[in-house]
Amino acid sequence: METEKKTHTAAEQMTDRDLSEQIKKVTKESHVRAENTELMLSFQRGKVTLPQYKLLLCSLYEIYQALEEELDRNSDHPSVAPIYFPAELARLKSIEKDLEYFYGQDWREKIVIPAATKRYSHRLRQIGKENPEFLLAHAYTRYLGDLSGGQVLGRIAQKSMDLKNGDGLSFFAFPGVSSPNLFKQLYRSRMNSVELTEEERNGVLEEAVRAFEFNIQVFEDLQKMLTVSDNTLQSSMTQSKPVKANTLHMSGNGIYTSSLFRMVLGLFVALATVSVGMYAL
Ligand code: HEM
Repeated sequence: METEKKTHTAAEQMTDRDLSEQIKKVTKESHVRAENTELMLSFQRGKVTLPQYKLLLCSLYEIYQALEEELDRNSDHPSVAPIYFPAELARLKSIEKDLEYFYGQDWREKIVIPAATKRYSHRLRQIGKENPEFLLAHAYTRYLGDLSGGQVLGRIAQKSMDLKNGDGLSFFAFPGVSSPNLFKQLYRSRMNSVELTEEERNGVLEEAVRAFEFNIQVFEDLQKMLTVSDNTLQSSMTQSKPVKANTLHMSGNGIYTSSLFRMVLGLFVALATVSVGMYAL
């Protein structure tokens, strides 16, 4: 009984100390906030539009390029090696394929990288150089997210934008992962096997919250860009159409009316002068 109790307590302590549990706990609130950004709500409501999705892909390209380059460069680092699964998880090639589908072969010249996305990729490159153990927090946030809610979002995106044969949706497909749930279990156990000092562990947990924050800012920035361009388009449409038409119409008419009036008046004056002259004779 005593032994059972001891084992039980030890198991509980183990669970409490598990990085995978701790990271989930500290990012819980941030996850709710991320889910409730306008962009994510559009996805969940089946209302995601092509401009939203295309811009998101541009941002994801920048983010995964930085994340995967830094993971590759640090693949032998003791905090990275256990969670390094390029064959199963790497997203960059899939995103490139989707970008080519939507933007054409010259997609590299056409893509737009919003400011918040630049800040996120800058942070990834910085920690890749200075604190590679923090890459764990970013890899967790992105890849486990893609293997969780991301799978549902992929199916919704396909329906919302009426995409056929998986075109433009490679980002959501993980051909190297046969069971996302089993893979997530393996990933969590690998995370738990990473040896970290107390300070490093706290740093990783803080970085995970920051990773969610970066994502939230990327979504908000992206949505702002779309709203601004929508408003600009709308206001230029509501202004340019009537104003332009009006201006043209008015000035055209004005010019036409006044010149005709001047011609008639001139003719009248000329006739009057001739008549007066004739009368005088
Ligand atoms: C529409 C938006 C989203 C929905 C509906 C959604 C939904 C979910 C669901 C159902 C899970 C599984 C929870 C579990 O297995 O216990 C999950 C896990 C997760 N999500 Fe999301 N999610 C969304 C957005 C995001 C975003 C934007 C991120 C980060 C960028 C993210 C990161 C994660 C992570 C890291 C996990 C794994 C949690 C863990 O097991 O430790 N999610 N999500």
